Amino acid sequence: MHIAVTGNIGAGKTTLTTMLAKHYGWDAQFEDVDHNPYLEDFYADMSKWSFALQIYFLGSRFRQVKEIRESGKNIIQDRTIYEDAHIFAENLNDMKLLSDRDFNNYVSVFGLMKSFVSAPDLLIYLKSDVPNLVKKIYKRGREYEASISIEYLSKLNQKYEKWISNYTEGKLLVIEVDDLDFVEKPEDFGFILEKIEAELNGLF
Ligand SMILES: Nc1ncnc2c1ncn2[C@@H]1O[C@H](COP(=O)(O)OP(=O)(O)O)[C@@H](O)[C@H]1O
Ligand SMILES: Nc1ncnc2c1ncn2[C@H]1C[C@H](O)[C@@H](COP(=O)(O)O)O1
Repeated sequence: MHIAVTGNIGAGKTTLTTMLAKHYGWDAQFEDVDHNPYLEDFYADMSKWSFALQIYFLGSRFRQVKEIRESGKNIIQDRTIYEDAHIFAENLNDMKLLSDRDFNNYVSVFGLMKSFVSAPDLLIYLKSDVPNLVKKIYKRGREYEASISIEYLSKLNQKYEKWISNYTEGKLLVIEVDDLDFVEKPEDFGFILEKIEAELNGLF
């Protein structure tokens, strides 16, 4: 079984992925953040590094897709390849931080990869508003993310809403996380587990 957790920067994907993997004994796949050779440079100069970063994330995410297909294990994945293309790359192009020429090149490579990608059995969308995202990004404290603007997060949130409202590839569970503290409150984590189990009824 393949479950994926999706959502904007700071929504709680890594935290929830870690907790679910531990709870169910699933293998977890995380984003390539700490050893990412472009991320810090990207936040310092988005226009200069956007194409290199997108190609890097695309390659790293495709490697995960391949592993999921080949492993036969129950896997929970922190963010999907769809988000790189439909949220981040598209938004950078909208904001003129990724040129049309580079974006078209990217879309053509993504199009080839997409035929090898299977949708997760369940996509869990962590929905959060911008002020709460800002608080959690601050709480996490990655220095290079201090430059993330409200405008950037808002535009990403708009892209997420549009993408999720058109998502038909598989089962979808939307969780509004702003009033939940699944880190400190076991009852909030329990609420999420109940929702997941209701969606996966029969697959467990
Ligand atoms: N529901 C929540 N309640 C309280 N703190 C949270 C919640 N979700 C995430 N956090 C905290 O917010 C920060 C960002 O979460 P993280 O899982 O890294 O987000 P993401 O992977 O979506 O970017 C972390 O410090 C985490 O402990
Ligand atoms: N495709 C991407 N383009 C730009 N930035 C990206 C992409 N995928 C992830 N990121 C960034 C956003 C955060 O700064 C880190 C980690 O993501 P997170 O949502 O905090 O797990 O990478």
